Amino acid sequence: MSAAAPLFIGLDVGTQSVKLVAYDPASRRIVATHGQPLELIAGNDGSREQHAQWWIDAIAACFGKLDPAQRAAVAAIGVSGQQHGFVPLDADGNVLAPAKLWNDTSTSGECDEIMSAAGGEANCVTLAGNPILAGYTASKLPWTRKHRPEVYAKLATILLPHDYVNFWLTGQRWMEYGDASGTGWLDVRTRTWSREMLAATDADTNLADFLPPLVQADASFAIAPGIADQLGLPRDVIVAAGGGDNMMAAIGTGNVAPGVLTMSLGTSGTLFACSDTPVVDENAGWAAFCSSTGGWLPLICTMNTTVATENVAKLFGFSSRDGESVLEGTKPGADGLVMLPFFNGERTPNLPDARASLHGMDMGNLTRGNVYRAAMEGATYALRNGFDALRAAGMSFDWIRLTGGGSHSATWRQMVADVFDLPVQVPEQAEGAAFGGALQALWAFERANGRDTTIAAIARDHVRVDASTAARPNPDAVAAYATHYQSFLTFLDSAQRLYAPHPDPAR
Ligand SMILES: Nc1ncnc2c1ncn2[C@@H]1O[C@H](COP(=O)(O)OP(=O)(O)O)[C@@H](O)[C@H]1O
Ligand SMILES: O=C(CO)[C@@H](O)[C@H](O)COP(=O)(O)O
Repeated sequence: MSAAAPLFIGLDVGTQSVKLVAYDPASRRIVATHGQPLELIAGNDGSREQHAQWWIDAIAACFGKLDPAQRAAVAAIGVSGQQHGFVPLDADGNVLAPAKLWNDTSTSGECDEIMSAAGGEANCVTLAGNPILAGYTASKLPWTRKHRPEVYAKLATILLPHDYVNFWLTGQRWMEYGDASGTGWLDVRTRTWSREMLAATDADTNLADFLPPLVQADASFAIAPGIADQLGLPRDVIVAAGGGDNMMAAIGTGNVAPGVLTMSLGTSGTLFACSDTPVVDENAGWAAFCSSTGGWLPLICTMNTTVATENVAKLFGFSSRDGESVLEGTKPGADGLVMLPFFNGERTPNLPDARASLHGMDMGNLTRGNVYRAAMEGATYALRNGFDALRAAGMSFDWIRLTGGGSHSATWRQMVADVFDLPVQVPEQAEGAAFGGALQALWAFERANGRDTTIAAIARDHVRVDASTAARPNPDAVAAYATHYQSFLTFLDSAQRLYAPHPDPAR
């Protein structure tokens, strides 16, 4: 390796783009950030797919934007990725089909079939900690068996998106616990595959044979020499275990000890806490996931966050990055407009067939600013609705750490503070998932070099919040939003009746 200060690379394979951050822990500076957009294949049946090769091409393009000295200084890489995607490989490691993603609702029938075979939703929670919700990896296997029999016939390994990137980087197949818990097959209490859930998914095959070994969060692997040469990196670069994007955003926002709540405003909206012990809700009010630090990560995920704001921005022909000027003059409550933002169907609440709607229009309030604001408010209320389940279980928080693309908007930051009535902090590194990848890479590097560092100590030393972007609840706005949130819940109630999913056959 070169004598320059070692750099730690975090990669985040998001839904809309791949992001790379290069972090110098000695100076505590991000020395480079690069992004590359991703396409999406969207079908009328709710399918949402990407080619795994697109992720690889985007990653290679991001590395290509680093200067040669930066590439020569890379010591370790940590990969974060959108959760739940299904990447089918044959025995030689060839990808057999486009990856069905976390927001693909075309397999909601298969979710019901698996839950029925497992004895119903409540029994899934007993067996593994989670029901099989729209988008979870498990449902994509029977769908593949039915709709892509030629893929099923050759299937040798199932990988998640970030696992596939790790496989490309190292030639090795593994999963870590955080992302593995989003398959629906991992018993999160014992951190072992649930034989019952695997059998309920496919009674004719031993699905465990398709799953790679599970590794600890501080594991490390050698980069494949050919890939190091292709990317212009040293051949002794190590690759960390990686993790699902929310697990990595937990690291990147310093959410590695109980008491912190992170919110990510990306394509999806997520809210999560971390715990040293398994946290399972018998009523399945949240996703009982594992973290990528050896612990657990109770999480709420909605499928339509910047999806909603982006759709409105596209309709009116502006970029969401210029959204602050469009919002000028608008007020909490969007002058009476209420949006249910379910453009993609929804997971929290479980309404995979739902669609978006706009309510409260009159002769004067239908402006682009109000509609854009209603989209932002609707996406925020949807998260607030999920948050109530965490609070009902007795979890309490003093702060929200905000990350993801939406955290760049000052209006959205203030809205989150007011809707949740909690102060908001934004870490200096707004790309929380990619930064988490860089910190996990640093952890793996330290461990590989015999140093007994913990991820909590690394996060404490390297995650810093940006005082200039903090937002505190404004009492007038808190009161106004409390009223508007009630309107949202009333409209949500009718949507729940209109789009109710299939009844649980076991109830
Ligand atoms: N200033 C901004 N105001 C509102 N939204 C923004 C702003 N900047 C970025 N975004 C939104 O963030 C999105 C990207 O978020 P990101 O967390 O990177 O998504 P993902 O990880 O799902 O690919 C953009 O598509 C855009 O909608
Ligand atoms: O499904 C979930 C969490 O369970 C999503 O949060 C995905 O992990 C996608 O993340 P983004 O692309 O929105 O970052």
